[in-house]
Amino acid sequence: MLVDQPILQIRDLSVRFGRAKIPAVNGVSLTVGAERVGIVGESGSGKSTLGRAVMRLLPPAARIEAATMDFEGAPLLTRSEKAMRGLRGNRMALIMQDPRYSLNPVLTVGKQVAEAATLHQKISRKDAYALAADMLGRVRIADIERTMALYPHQISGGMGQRVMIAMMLLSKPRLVIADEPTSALDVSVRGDVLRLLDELVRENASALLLISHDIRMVAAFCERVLVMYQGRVVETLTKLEDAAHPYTRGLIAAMPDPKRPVSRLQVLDRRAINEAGSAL
Ligand SMILES: Nc1ncnc2c1ncn2[C@@H]1O[C@H](COP(=O)(O)OP(=O)(O)OP(=O)(O)O)[C@@H](O)[C@H]1O
Repeated sequence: MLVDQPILQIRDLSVRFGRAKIPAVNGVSLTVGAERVGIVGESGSGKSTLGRAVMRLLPPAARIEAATMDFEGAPLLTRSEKAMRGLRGNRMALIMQDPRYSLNPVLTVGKQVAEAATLHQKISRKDAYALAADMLGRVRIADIERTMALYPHQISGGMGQRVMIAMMLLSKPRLVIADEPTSALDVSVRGDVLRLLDELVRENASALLLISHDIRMVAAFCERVLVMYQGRVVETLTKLEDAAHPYTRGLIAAMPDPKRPVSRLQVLDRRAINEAGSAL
């Protein structure tokens, strides 16, 4: 469901690295309101580049061009680096596969969540720690006091994602880009992290872009799924059964369905995909 003004509006976005002939992202258009949108595709299809282009977190060799790339109604591409720094981790947030790279390695978990609290409201150090403890409780961290004293390398990936989400409960981002947020986690905690992400975006009426190669997981979680192939969106789906493009069907067949045992792993038929692609 779209709100009146879209949170993110992209028209004809292309990203090229150096002198590469084929753009990594090639003419992508996307409008996102307060909803969960999945972006799927095989490795190298341009999913992460798309997410990073929105955050303006690509290396200098990347050339980003777009007819429109607006966040909350204002263009992103013309903003200064300083303005972008003000947006990141604040109005827009990125969750990556290994949260330990996003957290500051020299600060304890407690200190960084408390620091996040002081960034968004004027409160004493003591109150910031109390608020940090509250937020860690909300993301269902069991042993809060002990966890607050640990450094990022001492916590598990699942706990790291919870800590990231706790910080976002404080900053209330309007746009959350989650790039393979559960692929490095134990199967047992994947569902928990997705549920917390869902709570976070619902509570703040934010937009979520969930990037993953796991089309089944994304389709189960998101209202809409964009399928990327060689930098382009080849299909947008609201349910997997509607998949018409052979590439999408290949992706579905390549992901084991937990409800149905697979006897043989399907291989993507490149020729059929390319023929369908040129007919688009
Ligand atoms: N920093 C970079 N410099 C040069 N080329 C890059 C860079 N980052 C990505 N690319 C290229 O852009 C294309 C898209 O890569 P991208 O990482 O966005 O794909 P992806 O779908 O996210 O893949 P994965 O699932 O493996 O993360 C690839 O061809 C990749 O080699």
